[in-house]
Amino acid sequence: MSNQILVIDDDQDLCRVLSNFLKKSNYEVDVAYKAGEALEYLRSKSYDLVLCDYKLPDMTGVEALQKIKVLSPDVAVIIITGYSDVRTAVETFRYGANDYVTKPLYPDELLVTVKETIQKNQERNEARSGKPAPKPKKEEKGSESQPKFIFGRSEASKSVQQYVDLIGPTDMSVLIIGETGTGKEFVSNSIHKQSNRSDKPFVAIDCGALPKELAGSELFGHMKGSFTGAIADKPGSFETANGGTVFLDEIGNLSYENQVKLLRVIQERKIRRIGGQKDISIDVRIIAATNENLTQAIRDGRFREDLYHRINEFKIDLLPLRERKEDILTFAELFLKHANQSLNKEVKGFSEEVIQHFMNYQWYGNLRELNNVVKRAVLLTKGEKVQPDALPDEISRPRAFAAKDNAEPEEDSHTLRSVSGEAEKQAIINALEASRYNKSKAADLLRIDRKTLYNKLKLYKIQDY
Ligand SMILES: Nc1ncnc2c1ncn2[C@@H]1O[C@H](COP(=O)(O)OP(=O)(O)OP(=O)(O)O)[C@@H](O)[C@H]1O
Repeated sequence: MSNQILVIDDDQDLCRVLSNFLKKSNYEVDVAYKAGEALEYLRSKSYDLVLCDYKLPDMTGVEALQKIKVLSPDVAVIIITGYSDVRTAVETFRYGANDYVTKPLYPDELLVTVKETIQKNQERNEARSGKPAPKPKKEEKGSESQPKFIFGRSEASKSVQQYVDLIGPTDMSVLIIGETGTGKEFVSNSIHKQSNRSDKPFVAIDCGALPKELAGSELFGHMKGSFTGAIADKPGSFETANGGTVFLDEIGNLSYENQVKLLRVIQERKIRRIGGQKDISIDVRIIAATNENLTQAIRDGRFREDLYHRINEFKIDLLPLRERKEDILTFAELFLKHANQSLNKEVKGFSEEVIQHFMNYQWYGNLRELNNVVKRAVLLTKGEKVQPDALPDEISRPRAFAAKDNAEPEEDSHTLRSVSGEAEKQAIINALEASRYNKSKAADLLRIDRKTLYNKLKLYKIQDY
């Protein structure tokens, strides 16, 4: 059966083009122009993927994402965003977005992202529901295929690799701290592979995407009839992962109640399903990740200190890419090879100028952003090397954007200047009406001289009665 996709965007032309294109590629597609409308679809039908614009008329991207995840916790979500919003759109990864694509959309690139996202999400969901992971394909000798993940070559990355080798074989709980897209899941998975649990499940749970109402059941399971919708007994992720590793991404988002239950799993190695009568023994290793400051969360009373110490037997800090610049080119080259493979291209490398731009850019979305930028650049490159014109302006013309950031905001209906202008215009009209269009009196009322009033009448195109 073909995969089901829901497109949410208020740009009707874009929706039509996207829908036609995805249908031609054998997907089944529904379209919603508002988040509210999309939620109606999600209530009645299940989807494999939601393609969601970051700026919707009736909700912010994060709000829409949270609501989507309540109705459909297992669905994959790709955010559609303009490049200028990438810096804020990366926030959505804390709430369970899987990837993003930037406007203007390119069909080939979109198709690769859609395919990869659906596949990766299916694998994750299957691991959570207890299906054995597919055996990795053996790489043929002499094949061009590239490793999917690597450690970088910066000193910081080498230390991370050493830590992984060192603590991998132990049973220690590990806390991984890093910004979005720094590779926390990859590191967590590497630790699991180094352990003697490697032939047992690795179950990744995105606590940021878990709706509060469902988190307990997802993690600890439930018994039939224990709440509306519990139509059958269901094991939680901890039971499914028994013997293996549970990766709790964005652990800071776990509710207080579930923090208490998690503490019990760690201390007593037992869980009880929601509505269940008996304890079930559990043996899992816990690896947690966060991109927020948990010590602050403890101070604010949002995170339990005892739990923090339990999950933090060993801490790994993943630096943002901008603080380990030696890694940028290594990863860019890896992503270039992946992009060549998936887009059927033969781009050989990057021009010197492009490398300079990569080095100077801030990469707030870290490796995820670098991967996406390289993929787009490979698609747009006709020659052997990627040139600056294949990069987003924000990266290739950083000065123009820095200048724009510092400049006065443009006049549109939302700027402060235009709002105060509107208020001034209205005050003048009121004064003119109050003085029965006697300009001297109106100027007196406004406490300005006649000449200024005439200038303002011209400026605001107020009719001269
Ligand atoms: N070591 C790596 N090698 C190659 N690609 C990587 C590596 N780490 C991360 N990536 C790329 O970055 C993307 C995000 O990685 P990952 O999900 O591990 O990061 P994360 O820190 O867990 O992100 P988030 O906080 O958003 O969940 C991956 O899909 C991959 O494209």
